[in-house]
Formats: sequence, C-alpha cells, structure tokens
Amino acid sequence: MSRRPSSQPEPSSSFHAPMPSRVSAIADEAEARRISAAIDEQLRQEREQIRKRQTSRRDVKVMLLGQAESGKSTLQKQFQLYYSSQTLDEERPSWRPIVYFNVIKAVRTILDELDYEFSTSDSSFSSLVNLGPNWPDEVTRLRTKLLPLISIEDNLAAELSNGVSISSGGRAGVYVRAGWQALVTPTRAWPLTDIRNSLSSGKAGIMANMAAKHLSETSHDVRDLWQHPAVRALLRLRKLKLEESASFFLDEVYRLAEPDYLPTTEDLLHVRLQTLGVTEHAFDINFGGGHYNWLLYDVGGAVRLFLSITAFRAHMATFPAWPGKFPFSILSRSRTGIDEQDNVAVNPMICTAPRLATAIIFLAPISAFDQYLEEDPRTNRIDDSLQLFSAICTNKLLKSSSLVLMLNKTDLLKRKLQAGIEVRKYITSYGERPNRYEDVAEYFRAHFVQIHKRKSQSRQTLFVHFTSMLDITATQKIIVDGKPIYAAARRAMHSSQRSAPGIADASFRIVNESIIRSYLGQSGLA
Ligand SMILES: Nc1nc2c(ncn2[C@@H]2O[C@H](COP(=O)(O)OP(=O)(O)OP(=O)(O)O)[C@@H](O)[C@H]2O)c(=O)[nH]1
Ligand SMILES: [Mg+2]
Repeated sequence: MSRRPSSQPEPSSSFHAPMPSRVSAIADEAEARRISAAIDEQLRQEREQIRKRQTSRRDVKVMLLGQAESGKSTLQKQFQLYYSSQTLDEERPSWRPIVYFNVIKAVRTILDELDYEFSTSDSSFSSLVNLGPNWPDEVTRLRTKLLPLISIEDNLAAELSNGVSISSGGRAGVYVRAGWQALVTPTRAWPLTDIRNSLSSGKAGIMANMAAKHLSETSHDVRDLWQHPAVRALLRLRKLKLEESASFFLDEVYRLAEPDYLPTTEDLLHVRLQTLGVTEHAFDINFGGGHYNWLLYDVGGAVRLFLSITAFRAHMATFPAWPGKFPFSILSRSRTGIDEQDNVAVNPMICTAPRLATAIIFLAPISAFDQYLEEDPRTNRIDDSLQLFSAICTNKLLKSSSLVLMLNKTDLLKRKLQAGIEVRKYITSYGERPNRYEDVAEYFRAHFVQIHKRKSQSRQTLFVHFTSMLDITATQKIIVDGKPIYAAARRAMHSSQRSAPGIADASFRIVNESIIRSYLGQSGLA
C-alpha cells in the first residue's frame, strides 16, 4: 500500500533520487512511523508467543519400567524415531560396533555350545540328529577360521563399556551408561578409522575397527557355521540359547560385513545393548493444542533399585520415626554383576526419579513364559514381571503416576506357540487352555489386570496394549494415536502437582533388602 500522491514520480532506481517535496516528506514520515509501529507490534506478539510457549511447555516425565530385556530401550528408540528421527540418524554410526558385538557374541555362544556337545555327548548328539561322524572336524575347521573374530569379544566389550568389565557367568557383556555413544564416536562422525585419531585415549575405536575387519574376512565362515546342520539341530532341540536378536543378525551377516555398512532402523531396533542405570531422553511433543517437554527415563537394569528406593521412601513416609542413620548394607547385586550401589553413585538421578514420574510405561515381555531369570534360574520371567508390576501398583509414591502396560514381544510369543512350545509346561496354572495366541495373550493380560485391580493404590485406569516393539508401523501408531499415553500423562501431570514425598536427598544410597522384599509381593502365578 502506498500513500504517495499519484502525481508523484515513481521512485528512481538510480542512486540520485529526486528531493521529495515537504508534503511527501510528512507522508513518508507518517508511513515510516506506521511501519515501525507495525514491526514493534509484530515483535511484541512474537515475544508473547515465545513466552506463552515457554510457560505452556510443560514437563511430562515418563518412566520406562520392566525386567531386563523387556524392550524398554527399544520403545525409547521408537519414540526417538517418531519425534526426533534426525538424532537417531546421527547415532546410526555409533551403533555399528554394537551390532558387530551382537554378531561376535552369537558366534562365540554357538561355538561354545558345540564344544560342550562334542565334549560331553558327541556320539549321542550325532546319532540323535543324524549328523554323521564328520561334524566335529567341520566345526573345528570353522572355529579355527573364526578364532580371530571371537578372540576380540572381551576387548570390544571393554572398549564399548569404557573399560567397565562385567561378566555374567564368565561371559563378557556390553552395558551402556548415559552418553555411551561418545565412547564410540565422540564427534559422531564416520568412518571408524577417524575415531582412532580423534580420541584422546588413542585406544577407543581400535577394537571396533578390528571387528569390522575380521567380520568382513570371515563372513562366509559365520554363514557356514550358522547354517551348519549341527547348529540347526541344536536350535531345533532348543539347546542353544542365543540372544533373541542373534538370528536376525546372523541371517544378515553379509550385509553387516560390507565395508560401508551403516545400521538400518531395523538393525537399531534389533540390537541388544543392556542399559545400566538411568538414561534420560527428551523430546518436544505437541498434542491437544499443548506443548510438552517429554522426558523419557529408561531405568534399565536399575529397575529393582528404583523400586526399592520408592518402596523405602513409602516405608519412611509410613514410619517417620525410623532412625535417621541406616545401618543396612547394600542390597543384592544386580544381574549385571555390578554392585547396584555403583548405579546410584553414577546415577544420582535414580534417587530423584520416583518423584519425577508423571506416567509409567511398564513393559512385560509375554513371550518369556519359557524363560527364567539369569540371576535366579528358579524364577519364571513372566512371574518376575508380575512381581515387578505388583510392586509398582502397590507403591504409594507412584500412585499419582498414570500407568500404561505394554504386553510386549507378541511377535515372539506367536512364533513360540507356532513352534509348538506349550505354555502349561512352564506355567502349570495355565492348565488345559488352548495353546493359541489369543488364549495365551488374554490369560497373561487378565493376570496383570487382576493385579492392578487388587493392588493398585490409585483409582486410575490401566491402559493395556499388546505390542511388538520391532513393528515400526504398529508401535508408532500406539505412540501417535496412543491417546491413553497422552491422556494418562496429562491427567497425571495435574495430579503430580500434589505428588507424594520424593527422595529429598540424592546422597541417600542405602536400602534394606528385607524391606524391598516386603514390598515385592508374590503374584500367585504357579
Ligand atoms: N522379537 C522381539 N524382540 C524385541 C521386542 N522388543 C524388544 N525386543 C528385543 O529384545 C532385546 C532387548 O530389548 P531392550 O530394549 O534392549 O530391553 P531393555 O528392557 O532395555 O533391557 P535392559 O536394558 O537390560 O533393561 C533387543 O534385542 C530387542 O531388539 C519385541 O517386541 N519383539
Ligand atoms: Mg535397555
């Protein structure tokens, strides 16, 4: 819009513009003032919007709980994929050595099991599965070729765990603390060869490079081993206990052995890396017209400690006269073999976590009906899940947190049932019910729901989903359409304003195991 009188000449494009008349100068000044005021107003509105966004962006703190390998970190990756996929892309290179580690661990486990079969019952095993007399020689040949690959397992584990050496049953493991990627790719740059130069220690990345080299040299041997009739027979007889994702990676070994291999999203979801302590992931989320700062806490192996602390705090709230100094020594060691006190020392966040929880997503892997705890081979893993869930439901400090239950690994459950594995063999109370997915899934769902009904400290609805965390479309549908999660979070957010007392002192580190036990009721699943 121009207020210039029509008699006025068009402004010259030349630098030497004609001098404006006095009338036009006044008009221009008014126009300039108007524009300036409009700009001021626009800036004011923008500032106001930012201020509103900042004040309206509220924290939603969601804790992922569940036994080891229940899929907590995989769900976190699904959230990351949906809300912050570029950060997942940036992390892709750093997952490469972890994928190698998964492959190496699987290869070593297979060779160990074959050795065991050979040394203890070779003749019966051969005849049992019609292997013929030559299989031990063939396996020995493959073992010799694969030796350079499997011999780096411990060093790679130590490199990836930043020197934290953990063994479970004499076997190496890789565990992750918050910020682990920095150990592998400090600049998040690729290729791995650069890491050697960029790391001050001059050591990290070396083993990852060696793993890449050995894997590319031995990929055919890995494939031959994986397809060997003796290995197939062990799998059929269910004597070989591999990580759940091992077969996925071994099937894909040629792709993983490519020199420019970069983990795909599917690889990232399949990879197994145990979480140590608590890791926090933040996403900006908009829903229902509101802006939220979604903080996801992956409690990892510290789940029991988390529960014990909240249980203890609840106990303290009930018996405030408890002596101020706690003479108890530390609780049990976690399944990682790491003293959980270390977890607390490393993660003071875990001490404050209980009062942070807006909502809890509890993952129970219902495929685990035929598995037992590594640290307690007498405890069925479904039973353990029920106990953990019960501890959450009864915990007074968590009663204002909304609860979402994800009955996870349904894909694996279906596969197991299709393979003829019978639930009643492992869970006697299942009785003569049909060994069909629908019946089994409903049976487990009913148990969890019943526990919630009987023991929950709050009247809040329990939202239940059957999930497979490897299924991107289905999981993202739950994340995006999962109104219950958001509704739960929103409702909990309001109630959490008056939340129960939390951990006031992050230096509090001592918990009595007997108190924990008293809070972990039995589930009643025979
Ligand atoms: N088949 C199948 N595998 C799954 C599913 N969810 C997770 N996994 C796999 O299970 C393994 C363990 O998953 P994680 O997400 O690391 O488990 P977690 O609960 O974080 O385990 P911790 O860190 O030890 O507490 C990984 O290899 C995942 O790929 C699922 O729904 N189906
Ligand atoms: Mg984890």
